[in-house]
Amino acid sequence: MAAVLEIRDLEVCYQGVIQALSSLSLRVSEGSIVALLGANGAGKTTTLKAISGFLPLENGRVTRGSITIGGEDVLKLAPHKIVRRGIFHVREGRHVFSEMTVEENLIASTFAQRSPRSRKDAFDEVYNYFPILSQRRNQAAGYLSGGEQQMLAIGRALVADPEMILLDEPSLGLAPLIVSEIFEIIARINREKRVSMLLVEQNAVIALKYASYGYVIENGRSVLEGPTEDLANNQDIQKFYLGVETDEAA
Ligand SMILES: Nc1ncnc2c1ncn2[C@@H]1O[C@H](COP(=O)(O)OP(=O)(O)OP(=O)(O)O)[C@@H](O)[C@H]1O
Repeated sequence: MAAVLEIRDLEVCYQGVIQALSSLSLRVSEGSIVALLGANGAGKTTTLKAISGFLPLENGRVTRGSITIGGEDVLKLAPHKIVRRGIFHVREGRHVFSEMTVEENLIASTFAQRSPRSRKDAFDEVYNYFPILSQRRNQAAGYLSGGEQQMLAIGRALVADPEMILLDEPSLGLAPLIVSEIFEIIARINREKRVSMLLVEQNAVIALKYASYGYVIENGRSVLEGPTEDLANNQDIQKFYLGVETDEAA
């Protein structure tokens, strides 16, 4: 399957000295969900920021390697151009505009739309995936529950009609039932709209359930990769990420 995204040998430094990625390579093929697993500080969020062009906002820089989207080198592109190339970054912590209503939050994403859809069609699609947002459309986003804010953050991505969504910790701080509900919708979006996903998750059980392929990142490089069925059976993954007592660990 053709690659939507390909990262080769990526090195990233913050403030010219802090090396966050040392040699990271990964690939997301069309229509797939790919998970990035790894301990705190491994470099997962940095990887997403490198793709979406956000690094310079934090005094970070790609110092080596390449990132291509659909074969095109995007390393020098500004974030708004990367969004227009079909890559939408749903950042950790949800980042909705809390003073604005749900619908105003959706309007704020229309600048990034790739296809000439009417606002109504775009918003109807969001409300079809997340009916609760339709009921809350005139409420300030700051008053939504954590799960509803996460839905809104993903809804804002949908308005842009992306080819790929970068999802940073969508389960963070949410109750298990809501996490399952949100992931079922993520899976539907992936299946029905063929939107690829690059998913950063601390919740490895969920990530391995919904992704088809995964990478484990340690100290800024990928140390293990494979289909998620294989990763779920790997003893190290079971021990460190799934909390399973393996024979070796017992
Ligand atoms: N804005 C920044 N300025 C300086 N160093 C940073 C910055 N952001 C991240 N780092 C450093 O880069 C490394 C990778 O961080 P990153 O946030 O990418 O890891 P992560 O795997 O996403 O971890 P977490 O799960 O805790 O979010 C860490 O050592 C971190 O301290």
